[in-house]
Formats: sequence, C-alpha cells, structure tokens
Amino acid sequence: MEQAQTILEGLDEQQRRAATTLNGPVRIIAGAGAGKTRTVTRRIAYACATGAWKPERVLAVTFSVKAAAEMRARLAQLGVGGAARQGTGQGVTAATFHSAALNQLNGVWTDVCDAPFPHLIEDQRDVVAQAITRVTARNDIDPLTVRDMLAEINWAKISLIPVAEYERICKAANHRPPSGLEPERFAKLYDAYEQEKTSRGEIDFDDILLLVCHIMDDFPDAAAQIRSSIGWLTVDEYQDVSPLQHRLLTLWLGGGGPDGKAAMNRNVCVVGDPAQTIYSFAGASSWDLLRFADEFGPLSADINLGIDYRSTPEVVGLANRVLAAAPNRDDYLKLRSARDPGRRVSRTVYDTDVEEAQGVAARIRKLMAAGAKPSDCAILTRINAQQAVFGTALRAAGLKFRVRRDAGWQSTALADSAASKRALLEAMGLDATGIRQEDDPGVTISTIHAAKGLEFKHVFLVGCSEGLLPYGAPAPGESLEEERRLMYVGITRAEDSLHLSYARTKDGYGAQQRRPSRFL
Ligand SMILES: Nc1ncnc2c1ncn2[C@@H]1O[C@H](COP(=O)(O)OP(=O)(O)OP(=O)(O)O)[C@@H](O)[C@H]1O
Repeated sequence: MEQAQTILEGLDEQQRRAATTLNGPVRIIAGAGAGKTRTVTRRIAYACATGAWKPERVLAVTFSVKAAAEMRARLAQLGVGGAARQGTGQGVTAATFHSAALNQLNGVWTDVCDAPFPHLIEDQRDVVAQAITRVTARNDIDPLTVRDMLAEINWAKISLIPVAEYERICKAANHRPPSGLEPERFAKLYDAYEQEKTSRGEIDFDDILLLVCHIMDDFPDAAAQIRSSIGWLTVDEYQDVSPLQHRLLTLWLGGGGPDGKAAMNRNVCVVGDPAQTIYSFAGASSWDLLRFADEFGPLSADINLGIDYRSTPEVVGLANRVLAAAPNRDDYLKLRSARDPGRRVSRTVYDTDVEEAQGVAARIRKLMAAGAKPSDCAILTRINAQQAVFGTALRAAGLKFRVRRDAGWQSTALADSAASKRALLEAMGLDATGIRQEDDPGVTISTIHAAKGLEFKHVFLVGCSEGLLPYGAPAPGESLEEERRLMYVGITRAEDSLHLSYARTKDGYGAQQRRPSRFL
C-alpha cells in the first residue's frame, strides 16, 4: 500500500482524482502539457499496485508506436508492464489499436477459420494500381491518382462504409470521390481493390480491425475469449478515434450489439484533448470524446486537466488566443501555466525561405552559446517539403540534426517490431544497443503532425503565413479549424521559448507576397 501511495506523489489534485477513480467510466480531458500521459500511467500503476486491477487484463491503446513505447517505458519505470512483458500476458499491455487487434486475431484465428493466417499487404499502392488497371484496362497509372484512390479507400474503410454502401452514402452526405470520379466508378474501383487483395490472400491495415469486429460479432466463443482478456481499458488520444476504432472498442467492452444494448464492461477510461484533433483527414473526430457521457454515462469521474506544466505563461497565453478565435471555442479547455513568466514569444519576418532558415540556424547557435543543447531545439513545419532548406542551413552552421517526417498516418500505428523496439529505446533515452545515449542527437526538424506528444525547450514554428499555416486556402469550416488545431499543437510543444517566423516570398522574386497567418 505504501508503494501505491508513492505512485501518486507528484500529481496535482485533479490528476490524483483521475488516478484514484479505478472503477467505471472515466473521462479525462487534458490540455496540452497538462500531464495526460503522467496521469494515465500512474492510474494504471496505482490500480495494479493496490491489487484493484490484474495487470494481465489491463489494455492501454494508443495511436502510434511512439506513444505506445512512451507509455511502456513510463509503466516500466513505475514497476508494471514494460518491454519484456509486453505481449507475454504477464504484465500490462500498452499497444496501438492495430497491434492489439493483430494479437487478438492471431490468438483466435485457428478457432474461427481453416485458411492460413493472411499476410499483411506490404505496399497497398501496388494493389490499388492493379485495381485501377482491372477497372480501366490501362497500365499507365499516375502515382498521384493511386495516392488519392488509396486515401479514399482507407477513409471509406475506417468510416465503416462497405463497397455496397459507398454510392448511397456519397449521395446522402454530399461526399465527392477524388479526381472528379463519379461515385459509381469509385465503388467499382473499391470493389476491384478488395477482390485483388483477397485473390492474393492478403489483408490491409484496416482489415485487422474489421476482422476482429467481424469475429466479435459472429463468433461468440472467440469474442468471449477476447473480452475476457480486457478487464480495464484505457484509450489514449480518444479525440482521434475513427468510427472503426470506436466500433472495435465498443465490441471489446461487450456492447454494440444489434439490439443497441449498453456496454457490459464499464471499466473504460478515455483521455484526450478536443483541441488536438489533427487527423480529421483520416477519419478522426472528437465527437466521441465530447459525447462520451451520453454513451457510457453515468461517469465515475469526468475530469478536466487544465494546468499546463510544460510551457511558460507567454506560450500558454498565445495558445489560448489561437483557440479563443475558433467558432467552437467552447469545446476547448482554457489552459493555465504552472510556470513562472518567461521569455516573450518572438515574431520575425524574413525576405526569403533561405533567409528564414539561416536566421533560425543563427538563433539556435546563439541559444547554444548561452548553454542550450542542440536537442533542446526543434524546428516545426506544416509539411515535409518545407524541411530541406532548414537542413541545409543547419548543416552550413555546423549543427547536427535529425528529421521527423509524416510517414503516413497508418504506418505510424503498426511498425515492425524493430521500429517498435527503436521507439521504446528512444523513449527510455537509450540507443539501438540499449546503451544510454551520450552524444546529443541534434536539433529536431519535424512536421507538426510528427511532433505531437513531444516537447522541446526551444521551438521554432516556421512558415507562419497564409498558404502554409493554414495550409492552402481552406474555406471557413472543418478544414480551417483543423489547421488552427495544428497551430495550437505546434505552439504547445514549447517549454521555455517560442519563435514564430515566416518569409515574405519563396525566393525574393515572387510577385505575390505572403501574408502573416490569420491565426496569429
Ligand atoms: N503534477 C505535475 N507536476 C509537475 N510537472 C508535471 C505534472 N504533470 C505533468 N508534468 C510535466 O508536464 C509535462 C507534460 O506532461 P506529459 O508528458 O504527461 O503531458 P501530456 O499531457 O501527455 O502532453 P501533450 O498532450 O501536450 O502531448 C511533462 O514534462 C511532465 O513531467
């Protein structure tokens, strides 16, 4: 019991309330830097240490391999779960939705099917190209068309829209397929994709979740086996849950039947921040987080964590102002900084992209002269294509750096075990051999998407102009609001200092001058 009390040390009152409410549905809405990860990992560790939960029946799901590794590292520090135990059934399981589902599928496959366990498609683009050839009888397929078709197929699948329903839903929801295709034509392509996949004996990423849903619906024994392995479910980043993920977790809990009966296992804790929904393009929506009480209520606890322990009041003030201009601002928490006042947020306008990159490199050198390490600094961009010029400038300034790019939202959720091990070692501050990293890994250049969940002492948020942030020219509405949330996520990565900048033109000659971002 004494050990359990130690686990709660260093939590504030609201965090502690969240960590000690162990039964029934719990919702935690946590602003950026409010200790969301700290709170859920302590909650799990506390519940296991007091004996309230059985570790082997605890499942915590996250959206990326990186987040799952971070959670496992923190749980290991707290004495539960950890790398060695993951998947062995002896400790807490912290995994992505997809790897948890893949494990379950593996566990019940031979009981529900005689066919061999299907292969996971290596390159979905290849299957899409083949499907396009089947439908159009053409071989010269433009990679951009493949990319757009693939995105639409993925969107349809995670939105739970089967081929047979696609046309009807397009009509009802006024949805247009990409590349000016007619819904009927796209449905043919979608069908050809599914057939091509089946003929290869392969499944795609979303099929993992769809298959587990199907098994839970139609195979009561297998469903019971899967359900009994989940006594206590925690879902991180619940604001990014897709309809498919939502369906799966409802089935895990024993609900979602055709009679619409309420979930049977009510030991579910969801954690998220509506202001950090940045995967709407991939079917995510904070709808489920906001209506959690309607679905699972009465709640045992409904907690808001609004104290930002990460960022200075200057950074937090700007983050709040960005959200205050949103039409749906009432959905967002207003943050309060727990820190002493710090540096003013700097704003700089450069003439060209190259000058912006050189200016940022010079400022990083200055910070280093004052004692900062390169890895304390991050340059955040809206898109991958902005990054090269910053790499060149850092190299010219003799600064080491590493690059984080958007690797496609799906590939971040199910990497191979090597990538997953790397992420775990990184989260524990170790290198690939398990030796503590002595060398500074360098300045981070990252897209905002890839920096989600990370924090840096000094953040350079670059390209703060119309066209880049917000990207393109979104009309007021959901697309514009997603860009606003990206700005918020970027700003809130900063601990001590935040530097905003943009360049008037790409190369100094452009006829059109860029205008500052409307969000600032
Ligand atoms: N009660 C607390 N006292 C002191 N520091 C805290 C407390 N809670 C959280 N922190 C610190 O605040 C920072 C953010 O915490 P954590 O990484 O758990 O955040 P998060 O809420 O998951 O972040 P985000 O949602 O922005 O990614 C960390 O450096 C953490 O150590």
